[in-house]
Amino acid sequence: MQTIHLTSQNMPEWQNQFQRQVFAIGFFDGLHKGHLSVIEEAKRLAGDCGVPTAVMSFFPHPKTVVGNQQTPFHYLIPLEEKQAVLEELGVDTLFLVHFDRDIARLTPADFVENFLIGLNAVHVVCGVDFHYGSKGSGCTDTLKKQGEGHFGVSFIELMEYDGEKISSTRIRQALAKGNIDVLRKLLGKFYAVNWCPKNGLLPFYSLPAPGQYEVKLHINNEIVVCNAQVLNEKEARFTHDFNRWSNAVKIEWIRSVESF
Ligand SMILES: Cc1cc2nc3c(=O)[nH]c(=O)nc-3n(C[C@H](O)[C@H](O)[C@H](O)COP(=O)(O)O)c2cc1C
Ligand SMILES: Nc1ncnc2c1ncn2[C@@H]1O[C@H](COP(=O)(O)OP(=O)(O)OP(=O)(O)O)[C@@H](O)[C@H]1O
Repeated sequence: MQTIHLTSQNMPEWQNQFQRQVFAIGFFDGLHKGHLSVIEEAKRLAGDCGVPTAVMSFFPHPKTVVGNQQTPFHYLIPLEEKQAVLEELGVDTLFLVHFDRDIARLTPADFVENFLIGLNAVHVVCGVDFHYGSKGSGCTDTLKKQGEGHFGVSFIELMEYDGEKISSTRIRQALAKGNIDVLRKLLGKFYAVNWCPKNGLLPFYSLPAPGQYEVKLHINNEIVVCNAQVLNEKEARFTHDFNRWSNAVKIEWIRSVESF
């Protein structure tokens, strides 16, 4: 999978450089089950048309650029993990739009013209709640109209768990409450972070709320189950000593435990 870093400045150079491709579009933090349904549909359509699958995502998160930026934003996964998962899913190209104030100011029509038609989108897939363009004023209706004569659109019904939409925000809220059980339902797998024995939690991951948890450590090719005590947003202690290990350790969060 190739990653193309787009900015409002370099965009003109990338226009008309690509063959027809199907896009899945959105931020996709955490790549939960709802996100996967969008990307899988894009892949299926791309396969039918015999063209590559592209994902268009943004960085940093729009909420860190526009609006109230007083509270820190808790990302679920860093870019490298997003890339690794998308590659595994068989995505051909990740277009990563550097989200800044210039991009935030683009009208929905300008965004579609430059970033979707300009990159030769033949079809665009997103959830029914997708918004884009200045103040998030573009929606599925405008996307359909603005793409007419250029690309088709598919809007994916929102995947729910327990009667509520699966979303990155819901995952962040569950993490903040230490509600590990629901995370697995939303993600379709255990919630995981990467941890460096020397420096602790790697950037762009978030720990669950302070408390005690059972965790699965992936150290090299070995799996060790132990307990973790989360002390605060950055610090945690583990009952298994992996400090001699120099590489990052993947930590899966299995369940809350009373105490240890
Ligand atoms: C060109 C463009 C401009 C945007 N401007 C704003 C904005 O002014 N305010 C805002 O809250 N979100 C803005 N967004 C963010 C979108 O509302 C939305 O969060 C983003 O496209 C990711 O979509 P998703 O959250 O459905 O994945 C903009 C997005 C795009 C693509
Ligand atoms: N539960 C869902 N079912 C189907 N599609 C979804 C679901 N959640 C998000 N999408 C779609 O996936 C793409 C990426 O969405 P986005 O990054 O906004 O996810 P989100 O989980 O809703 O995030 P947030 O909670 O931060 O708004 C968008 O096209 C969005 O419409």
